[in-house]
Formats: sequence, C-alpha cells, structure tokens
Amino acid sequence: MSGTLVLVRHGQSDWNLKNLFTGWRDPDLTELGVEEAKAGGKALAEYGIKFDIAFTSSLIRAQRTCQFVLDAVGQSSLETIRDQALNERDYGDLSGLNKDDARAKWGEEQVHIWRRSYDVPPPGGESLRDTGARVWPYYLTDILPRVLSGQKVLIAAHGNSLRSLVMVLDKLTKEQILKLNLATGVPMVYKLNADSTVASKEVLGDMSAAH
Ligand SMILES: O=C(O)[C@@H](CO)OP(=O)(O)O
Repeated sequence: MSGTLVLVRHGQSDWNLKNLFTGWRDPDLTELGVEEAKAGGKALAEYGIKFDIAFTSSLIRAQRTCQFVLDAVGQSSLETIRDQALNERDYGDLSGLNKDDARAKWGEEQVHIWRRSYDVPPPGGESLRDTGARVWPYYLTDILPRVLSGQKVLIAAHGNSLRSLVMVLDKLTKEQILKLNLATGVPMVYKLNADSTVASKEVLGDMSAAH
C-alpha cells in the first residue's frame, strides 16, 4: 500500500446558486459553500488525516475550499500548489448563461449531454475528455509520484476536473460517467496500490446530495 489521495469538490459557489454555467469564470463561495467546505474539513479531521501537500486550481472557489479544509485539519500553512490544469471544464460559449434558459433554448437532452457526457464539448468549450487531457498528465507528473512515495495528498478542485480523475481511478465507462455528479464539500479518500490502482475508496459524506 502506498499513499493517500483525497479529492474534494469546492463548496457551492455564487454561480451554482444562481444556476449559471461557470467553467473558468471565477465566482466566490456562497455562505452555504463556506459551510460545505468547513464540513468536508471537519469530516477529514475526524477521519484523522494529516496531509503532506495540497493541490488546487487557479480559481478562488477551489482555493478557498482548500484553505477551509486545511484550517479544519489544523494545517493552515501547509504547502499548497495552485495550477490551472485542475480548473473546472471550460464551458465556452455557455459560460455565464442560465442552465434553465439553456434547457428552454436547446432542450433538456442536449444540455444534459453537454453537462455530463464524456466526449461532446459545449460550443467553444471543453468536453470531459478535453478536461481530462490536461488533468490526467498533471496528475501523472505532479501528483501521483507523491502518492506513490507514501504522501497524503489533498486535491480541492471542481465538479468536472474531479470527474475526469474519478473516471480513471474508478475505471468508469463513458456510460457510467454520464450519471456521476459529485457533491460539494464531500471528501473522497483513495488509498492507492504501488501500481497506482485503487486499493480502497471511502466517501466521507452523502454523495447523493449532489445537485
Ligand atoms: O457550471 C459549471 O462550471 C459546472 C459546475 O458547477 O456545472 P455542471 O453541473 O454543468 O458541471
């Protein structure tokens, strides 16, 4: 058994609340989002983990979530690496549009395909596969070697950048990933084998609360 990898999706953002496609836009957490981030941190504190390093994206909602988690586990000053490789999927022309307005305009099914499919990009944006094409190499070069050397690593990132990682870790098919939505502020604790496959996965919270 090697190290531990913890994934946590940022708490509710202002644009989650307003039901707007967000992508690389940079809204802050709502009050509820702050509470969700703190709750995720509390769950990790109760689990008893101490991290060696944290990774987050270049976006404020993930960075603040990361800091709330680190505060909760008593590691406020832990080294934290920010990289846009972990950013949310770029929503392209949909960024800033209301999700219900988009359903009214393009239909429920088309919008669901843009939101959850593996390889259909929203207009001018990234599909989940495109997102993975930047998340996976970064994971392989900058994160995985640390886990394999026995470190405990936190990644605080986004619904779709984390879905692309979970797809690989959990060996999900294109059909299975369509149904996966991650809950905000719910930590997923992976223990990896020396060959980088998953030895165990624990979800510290209610993933069915995903919206
Ligand atoms: O708007 C976004 O960037 C994402 C995450 O909030 O939305 P979706 O649920 O469509 O992946």
